[in-house]
Amino acid sequence: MTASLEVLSVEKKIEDFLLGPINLTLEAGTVTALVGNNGAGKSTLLKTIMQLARQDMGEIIVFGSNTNQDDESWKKQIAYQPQTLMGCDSFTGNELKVLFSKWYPNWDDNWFGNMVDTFEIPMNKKYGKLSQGNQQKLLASLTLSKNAQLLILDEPTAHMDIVSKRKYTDFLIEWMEREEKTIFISTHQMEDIRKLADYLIFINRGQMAGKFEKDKLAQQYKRFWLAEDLPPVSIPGEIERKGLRTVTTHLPIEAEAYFLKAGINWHAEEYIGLEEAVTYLLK
Ligand SMILES: Nc1ncnc2c1ncn2[C@@H]1O[C@H](COP(=O)(O)OP(=O)(O)OP(=O)(O)O)[C@@H](O)[C@H]1O
Repeated sequence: MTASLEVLSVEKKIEDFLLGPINLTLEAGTVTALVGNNGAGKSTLLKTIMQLARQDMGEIIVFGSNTNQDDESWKKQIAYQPQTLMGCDSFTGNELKVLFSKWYPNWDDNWFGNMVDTFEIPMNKKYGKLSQGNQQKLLASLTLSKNAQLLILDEPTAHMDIVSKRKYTDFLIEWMEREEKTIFISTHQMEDIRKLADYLIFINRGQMAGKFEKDKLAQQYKRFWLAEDLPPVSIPGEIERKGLRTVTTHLPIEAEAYFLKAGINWHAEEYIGLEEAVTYLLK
């Protein structure tokens, strides 16, 4: 597989916040969700990838080009959606469309028209006067219509209503099916993760806290309901116990072996599912 993006030992200090060192690779044709609590460094990482904040250490490679150079043609291969669009408040949606379609050589006018019609965005209203949700929908339409190979999205559905979120996810799925596209999406929405992601990258206080295949993550944590009381010592991989007889582990095979050896019986066991696994990893 070819890499769309490589982040190699990247560090960035902003006042007392240190991001990194971050090492990650996004394979072409995959969707990776960037997950972390508020202030973990997700936006900072995405801005650093876009060179809106230049890293202090390390290298970022986009489709084989090092981003740390005067030639910024690598940016044409990325459609980046920040949380807010700065400096565009006085432009209407129609005016922004004209500007964006000139800047981006692969601009897809049909796709744009379809998105703004679906979202029912008032295109003659100035961007600054749109509701936050409509601003985000317009921004999403402008971003996807650039038709770039790599999509970098910073919490793209944070202000959207429930119906729009669903429509947007459908657009992303359709967009992924067109060619070998890659998506890196920072999100707090379980629905985005469940429906879109192949991989999850966790970030905690500026540090990478792990990369997981989504389908494997859902099968990694198991809860056991025991027929007798738990021992006072932790069992293998124990992450939580409730009462005296319910325990959750991230090492289910080792835990099972431990119970068998210790002669502890259990009457039920269950994988905890994706949402709870993500919550444990974010704690
Ligand atoms: N311009 C700045 N000046 C000072 N500190 C900053 C600046 N930008 C970000 N930070 C700090 O960097 C840290 C990471 O912020 P960042 O916005 O990257 O987090 P995040 O994971 O995107 O959070 P959220 O989920 O709340 O959007 C925070 O402690 C934040 O206060």
